[in-house]
Amino acid sequence: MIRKANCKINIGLDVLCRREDGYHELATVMIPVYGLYDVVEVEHAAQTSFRSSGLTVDCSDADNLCMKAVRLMQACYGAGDVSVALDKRIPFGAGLGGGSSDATAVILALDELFRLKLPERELIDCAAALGSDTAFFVRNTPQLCTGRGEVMTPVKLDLRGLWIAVVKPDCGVSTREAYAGIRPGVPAVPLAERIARPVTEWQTFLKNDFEPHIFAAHPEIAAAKAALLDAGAVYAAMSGSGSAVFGLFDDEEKARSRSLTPFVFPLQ
Ligand SMILES: C[C@@](CO)(OP(=O)(O)O)[C@H](O)COP(=O)(O)OP(=O)(O)OC[C@H]1O[C@@H](n2ccc(N)nc2=O)[C@H](O)[C@@H]1O
Ligand SMILES: Nc1ncnc2c1ncn2[C@@H]1O[C@H](COP(=O)(O)OP(=O)(O)O)[C@@H](O)[C@H]1O
Repeated sequence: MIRKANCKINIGLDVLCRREDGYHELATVMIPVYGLYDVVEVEHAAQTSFRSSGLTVDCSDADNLCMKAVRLMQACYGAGDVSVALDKRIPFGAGLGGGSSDATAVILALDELFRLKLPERELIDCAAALGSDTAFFVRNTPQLCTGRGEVMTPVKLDLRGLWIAVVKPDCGVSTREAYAGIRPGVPAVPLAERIARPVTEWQTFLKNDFEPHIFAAHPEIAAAKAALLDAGAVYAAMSGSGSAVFGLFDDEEKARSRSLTPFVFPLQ
């Protein structure tokens, strides 16, 4: 069985407070970007195995989130042995949630291969055991994500007709590093209200709380965002903890601006 594991972007990201368990409470809207994806192939096998192609992920095969997902499904639901082949295309250390998407793709594949028919609640809990933005990919539609990121409320966003350009500067940012430098705070107007404003007003009313300290440490990320705005983006921001930035454009040509080397896709 072959699954496309697409990436996500964060539109607005408020880090509200640090919790006793070391995680942070946040409010962020995540949307899927279907055009940029990894390919995950999962098949029944005599022995569990993993191989990968494409980008080389900076961790061992045993630590790959695909394998963590297999072990979890075997331990919790008695799923059998499988071979997993990952074709890695989504840049990592980018805030695009590629590893999380791969993990959830494997969970969904095993649910189907072993006819587990797990209810959505259980799939979400299972995914959330492997990360904070893994649960999002169970739904894979625009969601307001709260808690540590795993509590989801569907959001109505009509982004049809817009194009997205995703730019990945050469540097990477680890999620842990990004949270370590954060200064949490509760905004006067909740994100759920601000996101309802027209896209043309998002640049004024939305923020990503990781940007100030990550931009200070990595000026090339700030420059990439500025280039997207210069190219005519109606809205541009860093995605999650970075280092990828994205711009939303009302025109494909602007999104493909020569000063950038972006991945460009229509939004559905
Ligand atoms: C920042 C966000 C925004 O969507 O995504 P990315 O930009 O990494 O894709 C998420 O909060 C990342 O989620 P995820 O990448 O799944 O993080 P996890 O593996 O659960 O946690 C990695 C580390 O980040 C910190 N962490 C994560 C989530 C959270 N709400 N508070 C935290 O403090 C913790 O130090 C944790 O040990
Ligand atoms: N299948 C995978 N794809 C990407 N990263 C993975 C994967 N499995 C484990 N990882 C680890 O998770 C880290 C974060 O990856 P990823 O989720 O792609 O980035 P981000 O947190 O920036 O969205 C990687 O640097 C890597 O060490």
